[in-house]
Amino acid sequence: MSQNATENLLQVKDLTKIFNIRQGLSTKHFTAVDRANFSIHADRPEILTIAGESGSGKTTIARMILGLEDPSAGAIYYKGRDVTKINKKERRSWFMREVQPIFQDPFATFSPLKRVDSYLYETARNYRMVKRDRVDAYIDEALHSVGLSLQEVKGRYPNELSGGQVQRISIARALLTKPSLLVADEPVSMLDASLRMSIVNLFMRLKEERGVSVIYITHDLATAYYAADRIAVMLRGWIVEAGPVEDVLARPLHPYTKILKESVPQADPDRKWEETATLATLETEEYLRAGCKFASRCPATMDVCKTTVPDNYAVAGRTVKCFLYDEKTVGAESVARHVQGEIPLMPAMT
Ligand SMILES: Nc1ncnc2c1ncn2[C@@H]1O[C@H](COP(=O)(O)OP(=O)(O)OP(=O)(O)O)[C@@H](O)[C@H]1O
Repeated sequence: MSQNATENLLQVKDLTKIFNIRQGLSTKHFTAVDRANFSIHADRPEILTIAGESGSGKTTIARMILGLEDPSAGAIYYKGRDVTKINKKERRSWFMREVQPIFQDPFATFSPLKRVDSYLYETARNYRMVKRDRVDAYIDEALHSVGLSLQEVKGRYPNELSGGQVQRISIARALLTKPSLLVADEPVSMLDASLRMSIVNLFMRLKEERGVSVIYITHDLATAYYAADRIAVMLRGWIVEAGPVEDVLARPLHPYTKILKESVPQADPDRKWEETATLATLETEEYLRAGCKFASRCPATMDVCKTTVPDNYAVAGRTVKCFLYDEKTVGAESVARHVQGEIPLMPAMT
């Protein structure tokens, strides 16, 4: 999923986060994100989904991109510059304009005691986006692009608006700085199913009409399939499968992606993966496991998986971190048959 740094809007290179967790007198090192690699091309705005069950490292990646968490290793290039190394002033005056966050809980973004429009005026003023006499029109334009208007919003407090409206206002506020990238961490998970599509449709429109790329972190595979161009599936800090969303979700190759897909009933997009019996709750144990982190849950485990970490193998237009796609381990014929789906990984599911 990576290209040359100068061609990229964003390139995440071997990005790693190790948390040190004190336990009594000793300290455990816990790798929440392990050498993540992906990029977004500068000339092709896109929606890139990062998916995976709870605790797989999605939020930690988002926080590192936004500068809210320092990486332990690796680099984040934005427009060719490693933004893990820029100073605070540049971060505020340049990077924070260009890359805007959208958070999960729209009501946590705004104080219940402040009128929501005051946030919009504050952002427009702080970033000096337009002259004073143009501010109202500028804010109104941003609100129009999310299906609202200043007239509807002015003077209102968050509790006078619906969750969907408040999330739209937080997106309008992000648009005020004219960003090229939105990092949206579970932006629809607190909204009613009926409102989710309106937010993902909005992301698609922003991509088409304004050329804004979106990193869309979600549990909701249905909206990811509908809206995203590419997907990176995470498991315990690893990206285990990454590629075009219609390839990866229509015909997943990694056993973990298969289980994720099968565990979300099509008719009920509200149901989350972690509610299914097939997914482990032994989060920390899996993080610290030698070999493949999915080995204990995988229906296709081989001996090598228990001792050795698989590489990322390029097959069928994507990368898959699984020995089933390593010719040296299983042979070229077996790889080809797995890619073709001739060898069912999980007979009951295929
Ligand atoms: N500050 C921290 N200190 C220690 N461990 C942390 C810290 N932040 C996150 N973690 C751990 O890192 C792992 C990845 O967490 P993260 O929030 O990135 O996952 P996630 O995929 O976003 O999960 P969710 O979907 O539930 O938000 C988890 O095991 C979490 O407990």
